Amino acid sequence: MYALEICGLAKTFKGKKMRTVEALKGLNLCVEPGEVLGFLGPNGAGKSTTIKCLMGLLRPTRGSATIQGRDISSAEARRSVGYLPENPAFYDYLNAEEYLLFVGRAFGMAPELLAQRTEEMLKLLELWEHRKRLIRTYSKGMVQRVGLAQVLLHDPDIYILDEPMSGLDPIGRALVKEIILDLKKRGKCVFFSTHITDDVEKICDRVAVINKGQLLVVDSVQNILQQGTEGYTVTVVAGDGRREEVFVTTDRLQSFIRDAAGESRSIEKIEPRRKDMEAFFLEIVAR
Ligand SMILES: Nc1ncnc2c1ncn2[C@@H]1O[C@H](COP(=O)(O)OP(=O)(O)OP(=O)(O)O)[C@@H](O)[C@H]1O
Repeated sequence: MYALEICGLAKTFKGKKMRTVEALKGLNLCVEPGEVLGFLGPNGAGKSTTIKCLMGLLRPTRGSATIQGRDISSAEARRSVGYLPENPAFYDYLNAEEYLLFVGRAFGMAPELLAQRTEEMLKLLELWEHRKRLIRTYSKGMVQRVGLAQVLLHDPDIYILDEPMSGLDPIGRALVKEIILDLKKRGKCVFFSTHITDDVEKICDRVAVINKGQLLVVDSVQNILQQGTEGYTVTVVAGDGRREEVFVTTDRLQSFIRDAAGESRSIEKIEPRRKDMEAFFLEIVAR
């Protein structure tokens, strides 16, 4: 059973003067348990619209989605999801601790477990010292950390995160990557939107590229990076000990190795030279 299954999801907005915007044009996507899937797309591609439809904040024009086989609108399905909105805004007259307690109670967590998890999450997200301060005095990055803490609090199986690294400094970003990798290790499913290709390359199993409301590619990160092999950087050592780095295209590699052996030059290292995720993303969107 899929952790998350999206079937034919479409959303058309009616703007001023009856102008219509087709934000999503029939999206189909499945995410496995234990998988980290990056939902990658440029500004205005339809990432937030997809996530808002999944979370019931927007009513899709067509299509449906299920969480562990249950319709996403059901209470059961919602209980197994942790959701981080883009630009989270909380009850800012509460402090971080009060807010987490409020969220935990809404999920029906037992008081002892809730107190323990609240402390753990505040410490994990480095908010413990600031827990008694009103959220409205927090910086943007701190608010984002409260958002992440409330996502993790009830230890759901599925995480739907709208740009989880947004507004965070490099330390915060590294922490979020670590948290996502830890979730994966624990068999959780993480679906997160981003327009940062490096995040996808570092932490995702698969990537789904969306542009203008349509999925362009869904593939494993490993496949994409392997397909992008342009050739090899070969380190060759000559008889007199001189070292040289030579770029060799894939089709010439075998003959290069043969020739080097014939000329008594030894090969020290062969490293693939690859296009990175950013090059792939720019190419696919431009196409
Ligand atoms: N409430 C709305 N009314 C009209 N058009 C909308 C509305 N919300 C989104 N759109 C349009 O739908 C399209 C998709 O927007 P969406 O916010 O889903 O993109 P996104 O991929 O999340 O972008 P970003 O990376 O900038 O957050 C855009 O053309 C946007 O202008």
